[in-house]
Amino acid sequence: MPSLNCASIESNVFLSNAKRISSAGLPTTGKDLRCVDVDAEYKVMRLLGEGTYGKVHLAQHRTTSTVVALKHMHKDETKLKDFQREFELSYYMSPHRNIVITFDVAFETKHSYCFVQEYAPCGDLFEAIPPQQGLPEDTVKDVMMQLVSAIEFMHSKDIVHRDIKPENVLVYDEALKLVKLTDFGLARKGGTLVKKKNSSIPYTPPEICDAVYNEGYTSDTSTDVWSFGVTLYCCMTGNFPWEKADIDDAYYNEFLGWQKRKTVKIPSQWRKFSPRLMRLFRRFLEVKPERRCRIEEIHKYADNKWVRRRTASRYATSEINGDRSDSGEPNLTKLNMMFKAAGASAGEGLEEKEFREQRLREWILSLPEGETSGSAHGNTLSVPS
Ligand SMILES: Nc1ncnc2c1ncn2[C@@H]1O[C@H](COP(=O)(O)OP(=O)(O)OP(=O)(O)O)[C@@H](O)[C@H]1O
Repeated sequence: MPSLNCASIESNVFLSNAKRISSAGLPTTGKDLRCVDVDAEYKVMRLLGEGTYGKVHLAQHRTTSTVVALKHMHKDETKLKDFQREFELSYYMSPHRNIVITFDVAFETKHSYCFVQEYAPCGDLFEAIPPQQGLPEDTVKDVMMQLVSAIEFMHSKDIVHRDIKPENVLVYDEALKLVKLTDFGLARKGGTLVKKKNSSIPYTPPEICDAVYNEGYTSDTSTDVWSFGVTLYCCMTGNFPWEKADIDDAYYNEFLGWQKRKTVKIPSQWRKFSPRLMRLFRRFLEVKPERRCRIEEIHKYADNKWVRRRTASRYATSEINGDRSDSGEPNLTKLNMMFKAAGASAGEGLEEKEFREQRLREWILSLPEGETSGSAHGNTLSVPS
């Protein structure tokens, strides 16, 4: 095996001398990394995005002119085996129409490991969701069905994604007719013992929120079902349902009361949804993972209306204006979509409160002067204390 010590830069292109599929059904290429001088092989055009562990660049291969996305992971933050796992899983999942294609190309540079993916020209789903408004119902359904197909494919192979969120869904056209799931950095085989390393984010299921740092738990497809449910809520509303699925979170607690049938009162921010969609949320956002439904259950609800016709516009208006619902309840949690980004990973090493405050400060600093509280554009921010 070639040395992984990148003392000298080889100018020849990437690997690919290994057979594509090992006997275990996975590409072996990730183990045969070669050092590559990226600038010699690619014209790097711009930064596409940044995650916790590295950067994604748009680049053009100098020989073939193919435009690709280069995913770099810093060596000081990524173990080689983690890089290999992500590369291999991404490659293994590539045949599905709604999963980003990863090419059989991986290499290392002096400071990073890198693999090559197809370029998604329209950013990610997070950027496509109008804040505090959400996407039209038909568009949400279209996007969700594509995502479900990708997740079903993964689950059929007993792979758990473990990081389903709008930022990890790449967009290929403005109308969202083609979206693809990406970022298999946390993906594991079902039943793998994993440790809680990251802070909880709105997409984290309660059983993982409850775990303490470094506590072990078993990866399970039910995690993806919960995160998918939260993603669906975000797409429908342009808001998060809660900051964290923890009983200390007032918004989660209110939902829990309804979910556990302690009250029939639906929390105000959920009232724009039809009874059928609420039924779906009840099944996806089931607190006990062993009772949560499988992802394919969504097919039973695909032909139903998801938004109550009569109340839809009333809710949309009151949400945008940041006022109160008729019942006098505070309007929904305007956490905004400011947790964008790696969320969990971005918050790694920070206490929840510190992380939240840091994001809040960043958000306030990014506002135009004088716009530090609610406005007609819906920039109201209320973080439950
Ligand atoms: N193939 C691609 N085409 C276009 N943009 C991309 C592509 N891959 C990633 N991006 C952009 O870069 C961002 C970060 O990518 P990615 O999620 O893969 O990084 P990460 O380090 O794994 O992030 P995280 O911190 O969530 O684990 C994405 O949200 C997206 O906006």
